[in-house]
Amino acid sequence: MSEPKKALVLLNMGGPDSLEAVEPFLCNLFSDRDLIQLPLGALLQKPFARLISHFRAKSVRENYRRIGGKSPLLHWTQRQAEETATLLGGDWLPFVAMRYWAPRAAEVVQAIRQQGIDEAVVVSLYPHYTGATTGSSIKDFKQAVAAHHPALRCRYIEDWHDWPAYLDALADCVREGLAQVPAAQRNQLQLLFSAHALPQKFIERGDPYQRHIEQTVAGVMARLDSCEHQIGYQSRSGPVRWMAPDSRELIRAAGAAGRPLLVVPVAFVSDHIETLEEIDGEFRELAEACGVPWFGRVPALNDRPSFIAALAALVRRAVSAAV
Ligand SMILES: C=CC1=C(C)c2cc3[nH]c(cc4nc(cc5[nH]c(cc1n2)c(C)c5CCC(=O)O)C(CCC(=O)O)=C4C)c(C)c3C=C
Ligand SMILES: [Fe+2]
Ligand SMILES: [Fe+2]
Repeated sequence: MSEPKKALVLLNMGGPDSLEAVEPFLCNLFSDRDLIQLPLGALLQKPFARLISHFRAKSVRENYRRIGGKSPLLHWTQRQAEETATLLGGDWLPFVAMRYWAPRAAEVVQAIRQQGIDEAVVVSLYPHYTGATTGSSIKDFKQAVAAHHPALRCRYIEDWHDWPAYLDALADCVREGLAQVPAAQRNQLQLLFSAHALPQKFIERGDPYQRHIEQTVAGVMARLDSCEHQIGYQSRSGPVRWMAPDSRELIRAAGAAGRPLLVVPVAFVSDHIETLEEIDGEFRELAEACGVPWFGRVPALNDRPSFIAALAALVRRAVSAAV
């Protein structure tokens, strides 16, 4: 007799699937008080979110226009889900639930119920824990389960920043990037691990995000031949104190020192606007303008086989730990 079907659910942020979707996507994002607490309290969060997204949409649309008019996040997350489910075997069905754009958790949980599935492993695709990303996504998914399929038994995987197979896959990406560095630049090279910034108050309240990033970087560096490296934080987006150092400051410093730079996106497991537009576009332009002699970026994990194997092993471990 075959095993009952199980759902593999990957959680991610989501991104606009057209230029028209940018403003409503931003509005969903700014409405989330786990990500950002707009002034004037919970009651006015939504109207304030509408206002901010309206004004921010113009510049954000330009960024998405430069990477082809939409976010590639759904494409990569779906591939990750499908390929991981294939590795896990025939009784697993892949699902993707996004926090701020389609497919949203409510419709995904309803689809799981309609397939007659009552067991799921739910993986946050943010390896480094903060309430702003993983915390918010899991809360959203749990609410959808309570509303639409309360009998669904879920196991949640919410922190895997030091999972050895993930570190192996990320080290593979860095090796691939290192192979692109011209020989003449190699001994002066600096690796810049660039993670998404958080407002400093998330760290002060105890979110382990920064410690997780530092542990991931240490794990990757332990797998590589020695090379000078730094950690910077990118994508600040509002008038609060953000984690430091800012990746842009480190690029300027590399320019001043005449050092070539290879950027490693960390905290993102797929290409999205911050790899394709911010690093490949804005950071490269900044590096050229401030005299960095060579600038490159390491590929994102996307559907790299070693990363898919790492995800599958993570799910298997969760299932066997629960038996
Ligand atoms: C580890 C990943 C991420 C963290 C941490 C994170 C925190 C964070 N983000 C904002 C504000 C914005 N994020 C936006 C887009 C966006 N952010 C992430 C990842 C993390 N965010 C992703 C994957 C995406 C989607 C990218 C895509 O390709 O579509 C945006 C919208 C884009 C923009 O305006 O530049 C905003 C705004 C805050 C405030 C925050 C920490 C509290
Ligand atoms: Fe973000
Ligand atoms: Fe961002």
